[in-house]
Amino acid sequence: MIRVEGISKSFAGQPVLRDLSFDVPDGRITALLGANGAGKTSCLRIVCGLLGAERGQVLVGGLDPALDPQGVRRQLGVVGDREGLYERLTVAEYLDIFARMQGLSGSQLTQALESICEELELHALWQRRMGGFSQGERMKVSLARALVHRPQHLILDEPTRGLDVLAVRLLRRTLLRLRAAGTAILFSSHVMPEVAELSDRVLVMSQGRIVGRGTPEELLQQTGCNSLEDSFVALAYGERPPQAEEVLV
Ligand SMILES: Nc1ncnc2c1ncn2[C@@H]1O[C@H](COP(=O)(O)OP(=O)(O)OP(=O)(O)O)[C@@H](O)[C@H]1O
Repeated sequence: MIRVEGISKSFAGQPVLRDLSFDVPDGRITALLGANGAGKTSCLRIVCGLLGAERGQVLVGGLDPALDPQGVRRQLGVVGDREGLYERLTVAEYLDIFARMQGLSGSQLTQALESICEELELHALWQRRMGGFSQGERMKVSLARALVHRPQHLILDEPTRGLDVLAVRLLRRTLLRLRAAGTAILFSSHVMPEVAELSDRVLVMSQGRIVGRGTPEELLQQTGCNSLEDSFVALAYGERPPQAEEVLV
């Protein structure tokens, strides 16, 4: 489980995250839903230990990334907003390096590479250098890097950005399989249908605050809206949904 307790962060005196608290339970997919600039990436970077918070605490499987970054890295997979692929390496070379950095060696390493290649359908890419890879191919490799050490927690920052239908389907299948295996999954998005379809729980974020939380159905009930998009607008911007008598037919 990931626990975020009262984190705040400013850039150049401008508050970006204001007293955020939430849990990401094991075996559930939690979406961080927010408009551009709401603070999603900053929040995820703090959870991963890439950015420090001014106040509050993060615990990933009981470990604080600020105090035990190595311990957290072992049980966390991250698909970030920047891919960080090395264009001159083949997929096999690249994943081998990351798996070794996570402490895998010998038969464990071989097995981890074989299963990730299988699960993410990487056979055709395995011996290719990554320069010139399409967006979908790059996402597959990023996901493979995040998962090669079988982390208990997975964080994805806008994972479907720029992907075609098949790549989104592969990602969705992978997340559902990981959820069934008990992984705690947190992803950020501003794509409503994707959030409605994939997530067990939604955290609605606006201007650095959590302004709504619950299952997609609970958010509809709380706001009296018919769609997640209307619920999001109601929670984030205080706009009430149109009343029945106002809807033109
Ligand atoms: N390193 C930084 N220095 C200064 N300001 C920053 C920095 N990182 C983020 N910000 C600002 O913090 C605010 C929140 O940015 P963040 O990237 O966390 O939002 P987001 O919800 O992920 O947005 P998007 O959906 O557009 O990616 C923005 O106003 C952004 O300009």
